[in-house]
Amino acid sequence: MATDSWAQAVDEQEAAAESIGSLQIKDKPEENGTAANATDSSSAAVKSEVAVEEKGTDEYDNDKDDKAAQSLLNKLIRNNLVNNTNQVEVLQRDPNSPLYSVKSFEELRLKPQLLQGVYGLGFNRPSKIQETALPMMLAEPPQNLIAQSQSGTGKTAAFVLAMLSHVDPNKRYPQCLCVSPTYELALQTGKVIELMGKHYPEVRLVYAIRGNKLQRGMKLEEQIVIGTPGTMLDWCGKFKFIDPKKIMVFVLDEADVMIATQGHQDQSIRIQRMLPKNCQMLLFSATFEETVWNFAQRIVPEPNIIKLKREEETLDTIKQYYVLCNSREEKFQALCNIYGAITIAQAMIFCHTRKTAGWLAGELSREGHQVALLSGEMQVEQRAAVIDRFRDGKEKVLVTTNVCARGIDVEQVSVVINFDLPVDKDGNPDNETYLHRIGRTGRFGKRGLAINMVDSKMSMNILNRIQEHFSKSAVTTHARTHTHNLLYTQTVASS
Ligand SMILES: Nc1ncnc2c1ncn2[C@@H]1O[C@H](COP(=O)(O)OP(=O)(O)OP(=O)(O)O)[C@@H](O)[C@H]1O
Repeated sequence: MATDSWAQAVDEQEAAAESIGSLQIKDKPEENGTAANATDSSSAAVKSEVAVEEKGTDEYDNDKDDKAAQSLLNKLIRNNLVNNTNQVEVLQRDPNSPLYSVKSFEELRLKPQLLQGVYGLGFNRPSKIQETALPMMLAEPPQNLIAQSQSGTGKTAAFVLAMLSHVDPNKRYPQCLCVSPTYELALQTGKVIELMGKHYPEVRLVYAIRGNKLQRGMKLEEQIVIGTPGTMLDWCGKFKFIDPKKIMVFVLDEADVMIATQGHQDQSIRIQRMLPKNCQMLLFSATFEETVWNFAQRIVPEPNIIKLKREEETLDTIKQYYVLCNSREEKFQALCNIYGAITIAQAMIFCHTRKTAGWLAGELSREGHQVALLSGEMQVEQRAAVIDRFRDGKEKVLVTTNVCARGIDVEQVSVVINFDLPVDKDGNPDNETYLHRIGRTGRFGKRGLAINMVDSKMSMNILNRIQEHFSKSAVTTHARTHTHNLLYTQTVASS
């Protein structure tokens, strides 16, 4: 986009922009359906997670490291499969055995009650990962599996279906264990088991989570146990509520989140050691970093491996500009000048600290703009409600910190504004976060626009270094930018 046409678009939009009367900052969103659905116990737990967050940080949002919260947010707001065009890569333990993949749930010869459950959830056909993973998981003899694909591609539904298919409802003892990294994630997965098994009431589920106290000496009769590693280990070892030797399927969900918590790895490995040799081991993860891989290999002997590669994030379709200003106030003024243009579609504005995000949202709203605010001091459910409203187009502009930079899919965003450029704790450019922020726009080949606000020599320097990084790394990472017209200067503040 040439400077002139962009500036013209700004002018036109400014002129056309209606003055918006109802101004709200959504720091205390009303509970919508999603949030209201959460159980009391889960909201209590969410609160405790927030308390930990507050201890760790005052101003800065460290949430990009909080994988469990991110994963939970995604689960709370997502009601669809993530659109995916990628190929499934399969590494088979026995390369000579034929590789099955199914295009329908009927082909899996599921029990009628389960098929009813699957269709009841609105699943018409298996997702990409399910096409390959389900036949492997349901094969006889059972095969071990490590599966990796991005969040929202149907992993949970796949292993839930496998567990429900494998249990013998006539046997009244635990046969499947599923370990989740946190209390809240265990509840979410449990909900999927309950929904999918709705027409199969003979199969019962119990939650091995803190607060669920059982009488000493009792033996569980439920066939499926879902829980967190610590409680699960206690129930198998110390309290013997579960006889681990009778377990046929062991699922480790969200392995990448799991290993982010110290101690969870050890607990999981200790549970795994109590299980019979022929127990089927299934491990799922959204990423496949080295640490996850090392963990996976310790837990899952002789695995089949399925990977669904994420589309390489590229900045090819995104126009990037910068706006020169002298102060924060000038940046704000510049933002107001272009506000009409950015609200043609939906925009996300990134700030470095919660304080700036709060200030900016307040100022924008005082100027008559309707914006939503999302930052890390909010409870997970509140954040989910804000994102939900934004995704539904109820708000056009979302002011946020890094809490939103990763992991959360809001497809329709076409403008990203870096009110503050992303830097790490030492003040160096955070290239990865830049890529993730900008990557929100221009998805699926759609054109996007990114505007970087520069207010000092220091921030200009940061921007130059980011530009340098992406120009250089283009050769090796394919995270390319338009080097020829990257970062066009447009001084809007003084106009
Ligand atoms: N075959 C299917 N057809 C339609 N929708 C599906 C199908 N499988 C799963 N879904 C839905 O897609 C969404 C994502 O699925 P699921 O939670 O299983 O993904 P996931 O890969 O486990 O994600 P995460 O890594 O966040 O746990 C859910 O809302 C789920 O109900």
